[in-house]
Amino acid sequence: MASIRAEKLVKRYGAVKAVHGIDFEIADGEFVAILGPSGCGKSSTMRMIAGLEPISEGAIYFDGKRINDVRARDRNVAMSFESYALYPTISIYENIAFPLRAAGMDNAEIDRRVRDIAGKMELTALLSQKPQGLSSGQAQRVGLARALVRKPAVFLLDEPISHLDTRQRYRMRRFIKSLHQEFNYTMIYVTHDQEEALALADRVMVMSDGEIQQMATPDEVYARPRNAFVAGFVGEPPINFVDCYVENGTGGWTVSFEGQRLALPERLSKAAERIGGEGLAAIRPHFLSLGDTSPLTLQGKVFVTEELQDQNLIFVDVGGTRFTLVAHPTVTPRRCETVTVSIDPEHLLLFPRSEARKFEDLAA
Ligand SMILES: Nc1ncnc2c1ncn2[C@@H]1O[C@H](COP(=O)(O)OP(=O)(O)OP(=O)(O)O)[C@@H](O)[C@H]1O
Repeated sequence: MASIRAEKLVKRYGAVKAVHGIDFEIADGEFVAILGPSGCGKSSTMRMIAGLEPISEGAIYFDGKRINDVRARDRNVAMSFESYALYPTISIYENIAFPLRAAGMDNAEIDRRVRDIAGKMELTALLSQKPQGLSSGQAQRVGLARALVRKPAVFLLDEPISHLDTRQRYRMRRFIKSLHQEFNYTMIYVTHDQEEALALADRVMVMSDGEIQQMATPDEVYARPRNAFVAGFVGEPPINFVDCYVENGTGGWTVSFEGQRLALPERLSKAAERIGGEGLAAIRPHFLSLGDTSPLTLQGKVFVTEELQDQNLIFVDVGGTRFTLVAHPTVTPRRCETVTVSIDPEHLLLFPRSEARKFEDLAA
């Protein structure tokens, strides 16, 4: 396994700047997900680590050793893609053994390693079969087994399960997570699916527009997003944003929106100081509830509900701003019913209004 460090990493394709001089460190054995919308530079970053794309500027280090000029095949990096090109004419066993034979390993060691990884990937019963007839999930597991059998220093996965159906995706997620827990590979997982990133990774690198917006644990990016983009991109259903005004009164900082004013908790006084004026308040749908249960309440009208068996999504119009609430399945207000929405002030977030404009196009 290896640690990875990137320093002022830039990727250009002619006039297109895909990665804008990013810095990051990944510890030996860490599982990092690179998360962001299409075109944000995730794959370019991964391909530079793998050696599949030249680095335009900056440097990448494995265990402190600069690898800019090390050829892809000498980096000991395994990569798994969405498509898993298996060799159709040879058995699953030989497909998995392929990289070991290419490296000239002796037969006994090959056999030991192939059977070991096949056991872990629940492929033992399939070893003598040819790839034809495998389900897409099985084929993906063979692809992963073949990538992992040579014990890479770094394991890169680029949207490896996005093409699978929901059930297979959950299954593969479990496999990937247990592989990491068992072998402690240094793993980088590229995805545009925030749920996948948060479920799998030790830390998530959220990118947009060729820049790292935040690199932190799943809990941190969810609860303490560094900016409005991270707040809006992470979390399902998406966070609620509302224009607000932040000011310092006699009793301390307050925030007002939709005709309501709230004394801000101490936790937000630094953000309030930074914003001082027009801001953007944000609150996750899980921290809104129906009824009068908090010092900050809004009156609104229900315009639609979605009943999802384990939870209900309630959409409320408050003076033209639409809020999403997540409620218990027994909470079923009628359409057009006037309701009181309570906001848990402990979970309120504040951002500068300028961030709304900056990230508008990306969030669309
Ligand atoms: N080979 C290339 N030639 C020219 N431009 C490219 C090339 N590869 C990527 N780009 C551009 O670089 C930017 C970043 O692309 P990249 O594939 O790294 O993003 P991504 O976040 O992985 O997107 P996706 O999720 O759609 O794969 C995009 O604007 C893309 O069009």
